Amino acid sequence: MVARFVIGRASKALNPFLHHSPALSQCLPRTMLSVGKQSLFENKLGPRNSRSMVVRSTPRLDLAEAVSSALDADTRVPATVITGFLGSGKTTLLNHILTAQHGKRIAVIENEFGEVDIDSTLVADHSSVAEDIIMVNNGCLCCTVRGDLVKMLLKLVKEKRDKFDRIVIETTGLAKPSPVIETFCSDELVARHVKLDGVVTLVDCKHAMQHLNDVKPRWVVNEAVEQVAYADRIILNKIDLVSEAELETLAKRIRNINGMAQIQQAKFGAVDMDFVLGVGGYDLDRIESEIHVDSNQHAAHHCEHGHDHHDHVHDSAVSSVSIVSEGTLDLDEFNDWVERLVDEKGDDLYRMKGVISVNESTGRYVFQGVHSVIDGCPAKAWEPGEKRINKLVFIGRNLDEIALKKAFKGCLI
Ligand SMILES: Nc1nc2c(ncn2[C@@H]2O[C@H](COP(=O)(O)OP(=O)(O)OP(=O)(O)O)[C@@H](O)[C@H]2O)c(=O)[nH]1
Repeated sequence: MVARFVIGRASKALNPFLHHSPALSQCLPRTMLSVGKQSLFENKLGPRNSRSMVVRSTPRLDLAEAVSSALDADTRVPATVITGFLGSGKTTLLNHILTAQHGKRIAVIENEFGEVDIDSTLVADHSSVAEDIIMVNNGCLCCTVRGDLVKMLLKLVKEKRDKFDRIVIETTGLAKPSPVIETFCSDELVARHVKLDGVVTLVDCKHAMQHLNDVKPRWVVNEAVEQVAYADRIILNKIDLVSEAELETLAKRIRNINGMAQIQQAKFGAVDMDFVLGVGGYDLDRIESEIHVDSNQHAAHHCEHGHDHHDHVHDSAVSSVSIVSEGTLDLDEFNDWVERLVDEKGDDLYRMKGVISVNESTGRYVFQGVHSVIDGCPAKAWEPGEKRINKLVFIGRNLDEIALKKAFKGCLI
């Protein structure tokens, strides 16, 4: 069975995209879009329901080939979003990217908050590649001028596509990442030409704890927490300014907020290019390698005994919940659960990723989502005798750990 599902809420601005998503359909095998028998997904959540749930089928044997050819065919330009609090080292990282020997031509979208364009001068000065294209936007990409981001992306792909291989967007230190991420999904033209490769968050080790702990009035977002929560990669920068003990405490705090992202420590943003470019944070075929639990010890324990794992958080409304559990899930039950979850908690559910074993399938099923946009498809087959370990990670606000675990268990056969 080859299946893909997309869930959306009718009330969401993203919804029109869900029905005609070029971005999602491009990352799926073309064969999926041809035909097939109706599946349980479709029967339960198709036309009878206001949500869209798209499922197509094709013979199982073609799956690996179909997935790989579809991925090969993805010619969209990858875009990296660099975020992080004020002064955390975003421009420093950008300069590192522009001067590193990776052989890629990079178009940069700089987001300056205010009249004076300082960062682009700093960036341009450091750039050694003639083709680097720097575009500057005055204002905050995440709120007032989000439309500008769409315009800039489209201008780049329309007028200069042959001059660059990837796009890097540096947001302002006060930007919320979610509207920027949603731009890649919600604008059909952007989604057709550009794919979000990953969100890289810089953390200033010296000052981050203070910003993360900053108590905001109700309904006011703590940008520092959000920037960590949405990250695919986190760079603990400025490690030269803190002690080992401070670093350890901070890393733990960050891990509690986001148990999904890979973390690297750095001085002056000096990280391997592979860590920040080619992340594939939204690629379904990369999900299995992207899902982590805190330590091998925990993973082994939970794998052996089929318990769940939760990264406990007491001091932040934003946290991660990881579930690692052996077994097979009832597809129908699981689908119902995800639908309910998205319906009730979609706004609070920042990111989720999962590799699951479902009945009626000899292979893994992978899915990933941002709020109520969820994308999934079958993946690698389980080996004969291989333990079927389900791995799910949720990042969000006010996640109910007990309810999530209970609901998950309720889906196990
Ligand atoms: N000591 C130390 N300083 C650093 C490091 N990384 C960056 N800096 C310095 O920190 C300052 C801020 O760095 P930027 O790269 O401009 O930070 P930014 O996130 O782009 O700043 P905004 O655009 O204001 O949000 C600069 O003076 C950098 O040279 C580091 O690892 N250690």
